[in-house]
Amino acid sequence: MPTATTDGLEDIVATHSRICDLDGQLGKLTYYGVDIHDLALHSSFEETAYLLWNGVLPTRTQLEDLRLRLRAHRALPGQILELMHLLPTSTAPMDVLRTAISALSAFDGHLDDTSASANHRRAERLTAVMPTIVTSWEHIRHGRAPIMPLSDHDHATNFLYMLTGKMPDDYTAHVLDVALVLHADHELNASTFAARVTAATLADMYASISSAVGTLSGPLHGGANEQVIRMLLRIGEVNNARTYIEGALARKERVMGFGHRVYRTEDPRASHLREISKELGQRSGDSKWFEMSQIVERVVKEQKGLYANVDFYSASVYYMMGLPIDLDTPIFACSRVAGWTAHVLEQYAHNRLIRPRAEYEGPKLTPYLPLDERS
Ligand SMILES: CC(=O)SCCNC(=O)CCNC(=O)[C@H](O)C(C)(C)COP(=O)(O)OP(=O)(O)OC[C@H]1O[C@@H](n2cnc3c(N)ncnc32)[C@H](O)[C@@H]1OP(=O)(O)O
Ligand SMILES: O=C([O-])CC(=O)C(=O)O
Repeated sequence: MPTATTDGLEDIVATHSRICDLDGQLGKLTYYGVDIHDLALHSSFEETAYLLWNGVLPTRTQLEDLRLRLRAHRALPGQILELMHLLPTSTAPMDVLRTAISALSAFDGHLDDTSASANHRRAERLTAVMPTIVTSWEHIRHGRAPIMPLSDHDHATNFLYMLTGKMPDDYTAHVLDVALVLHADHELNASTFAARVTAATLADMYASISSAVGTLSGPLHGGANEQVIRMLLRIGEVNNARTYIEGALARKERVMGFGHRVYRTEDPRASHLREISKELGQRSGDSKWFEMSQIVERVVKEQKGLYANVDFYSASVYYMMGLPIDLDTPIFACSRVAGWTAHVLEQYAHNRLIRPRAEYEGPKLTPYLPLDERS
């Protein structure tokens, strides 16, 4: 029988994992033992994804092979594009992403092959194709033809090219690459847990990643980045920031981009994104969004003791890069898919159904009244 409950499963250790080590007191984060700071400074999204899927950093040849495989799987089946054309143009990009990933299972062709190597290939293919879904939707919803993926160039450059039709400058592509590295995994966060719960029923990779995308979309999780920039836009001017946030806190509103279930100190990823936000402001000659973010951060820290999470500074970074606001969370998904799929592979390799208990708080045994005797 159930023994104890913890709302939101706080601090409950629900599984074993070798992938991501997270120390919320010290603000330390590693993927297979490699520090997130080293990955942010020296790695690339492709290399980080390799690490998450294989448990070790790749050799030069292994990395080049992975890059080639990812490039080869960027294109979407024509039928998925047709399906996307049928959706109302008002459909939220995260809903389109979830729908397209779900539909991709129909084009797998070998769903009966549940071997580890087949699932590893699915992990790579889903990661390769998700930017194509997101950027194609941006064009389709505006009545334009999607831009076909590049057959060369890295993941971040290709994403920006497919979004804009132009080759990004090196710095912009580098910023997106770092952001993708920083978002790639985070232990048993809500969407990864959802993916693992789905995988633990032995549902397939597409079902698991569809669950994860749906879970990431909520504003208490990945959806917070979009809400952060909407808040900054409402604040409008640096001088309004303090009054706006004090008012929001007085009304007991949550300030998006702050707080975390695990961190009790600076999120190590936020440090990098803060620096990038500052640099983007300096480069553009308009530091307004960075300065506003700094004031928001200061007030929330002073009054609530809460730290910025990964969603806070990514919001101003993506905005200054000119990315459409409602693509913020899909971009998060395009990165986190590396972690989700790594966790799904790990779940399949050591599987047991995930099925906790609930402490019953409903009515005691109640007689069944026939319909015409009920008032
Ligand atoms: C990638 C990610 O998912 S990172 C998180 C992204 N989400 C956000 O940024 C949304 C804003 N943040 C939050 O809602 C929360 O901090 C969460 C959901 C991330 C974590 O929440 P929990 O660990 O469940 O903390 P919980 O919701 O119990 O809050 C504890 C207290 O802190 C307060 N609090 C937590 N976060 C915030 C916030 N962002 N703004 C204001 N108050 C907050 C709560 O109101 C609560 O106060 P109370 O005890 O006076 O009622
Ligand atoms: O870990 C969590 O609870 C939220 C998350 O996904 C992250 O911070 O990247």
